[in-house]
Amino acid sequence: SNGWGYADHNGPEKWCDNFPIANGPRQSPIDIQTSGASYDESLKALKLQYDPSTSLDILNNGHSFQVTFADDDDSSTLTEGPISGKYRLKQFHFHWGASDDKGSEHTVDGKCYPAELHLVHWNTEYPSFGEAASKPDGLAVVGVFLEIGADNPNLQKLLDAMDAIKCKGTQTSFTNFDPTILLPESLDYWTYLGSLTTPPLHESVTWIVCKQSISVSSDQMKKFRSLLFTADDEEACCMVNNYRPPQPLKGRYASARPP
Ligand SMILES: C[C@@H](CNC(=O)c1ccc(S(N)(=O)=O)cc1)Cn1ccc2ccccc21
Ligand SMILES: [Zn+2]
Repeated sequence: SNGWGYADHNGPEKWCDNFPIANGPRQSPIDIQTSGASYDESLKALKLQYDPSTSLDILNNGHSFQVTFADDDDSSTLTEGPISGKYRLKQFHFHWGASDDKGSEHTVDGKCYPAELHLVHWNTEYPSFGEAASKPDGLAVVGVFLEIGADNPNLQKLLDAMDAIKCKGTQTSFTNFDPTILLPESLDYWTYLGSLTTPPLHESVTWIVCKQSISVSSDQMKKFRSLLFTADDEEACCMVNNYRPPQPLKGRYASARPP
């Protein structure tokens, strides 16, 4: 098929054919080497202010599932942290594995997590998400690791919506959802300059990866894996392993706020 994906014939090792930036100097994800992380006094605490009335719908886009937000005003924003100015929440989505031993995109000292949440924000310096998506300071993505543990009731609304978005291209209304409930207790983070982790792989992302994970149970992960990469008129292919492996650091390192 002509589109990119995560299979052997169209997966991360092949993306450079159509997107040569795949071998660029600031690609994501990376392995976060905690010993190499440096303290940066100038980093502030993250300020996330989300308005649940901006959540619109949940969509299976054939690569992941995403919840999309109204971004025509400053109702749901990210400020402070490592960024300057104001970024608006556009969507959040996840990446996960076929089993609990893999699935995250970032790793921490080589440790993989079963899944990773990405909250995608765009710089209001630019007129739209599409404009911002290709600018070096255009996007800020907050990453949260999911760790196998107790059932997480805050994921339940997402899991319950999955039956309605099983196939690629399906979507359903998803209103009054406050993504704050998906965040860990501590918003301590690592930050570095990187890229989108899927084509077009624009090097436009200030990454903000939370140090603390949230829990997900093995049973809840099975629900993620019940989604399909494929449309209802195609041979079913389970949506699993939709993650890009860590990319070369090329001289980069993560920074963190001093303790
Ligand atoms: C940027 C692409 C769409 N891709 C993304 O939005 C995206 C966001 C976050 C990640 S990750 N995994 O790094 O967090 C990866 C891809 C196409 N596109 C271009 C303009 C545009 C406008 C609206 C919608 C899509 C648009
Ligand atoms: Zn992502």
